[in-house]
Amino acid sequence: ERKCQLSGLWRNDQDSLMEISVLRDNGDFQGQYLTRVTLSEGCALISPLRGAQQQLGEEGWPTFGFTVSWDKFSNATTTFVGQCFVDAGGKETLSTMWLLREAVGSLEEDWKATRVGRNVFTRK
Ligand SMILES: CN1C(=O)N(C)[C@H]2CS[C@@H](CCCCC(=O)O)[C@H]21
Repeated sequence: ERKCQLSGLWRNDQDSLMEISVLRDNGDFQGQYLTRVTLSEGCALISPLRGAQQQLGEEGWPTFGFTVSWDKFSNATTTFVGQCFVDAGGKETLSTMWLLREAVGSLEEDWKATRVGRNVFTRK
């Protein structure tokens, strides 16, 4: 089957689960993100995600981006950008960086509102 098509279930090193359920011909996708850790030590919850994946030929390892709206339990948003890789054994890896923006109460606090990190997903 085509490697690096994002549809399916992925897990990362924070033990989050990402399910990409809809992948359209133009590379648009939608899914859900289950996080087990949160900024406020809240409980695990599922939030919607939507993004776009480059649609390359057979050989390409596509780049992608997606946004998670943590709208169930916090006024925060995370965007991920990354690329899918396949190793010699056929194992797929999503190597990403993310920006997490949490809401702050005033413009004076804006400087401390965005976190950045690296994150790797593999198939669950
Ligand atoms: C679980 N996580 C995860 O799988 N990440 C790659 C990082 C970047 S998004 C963050 C969770 C933010 C939850 C929203 C909130 O606490 O307001 C953390």
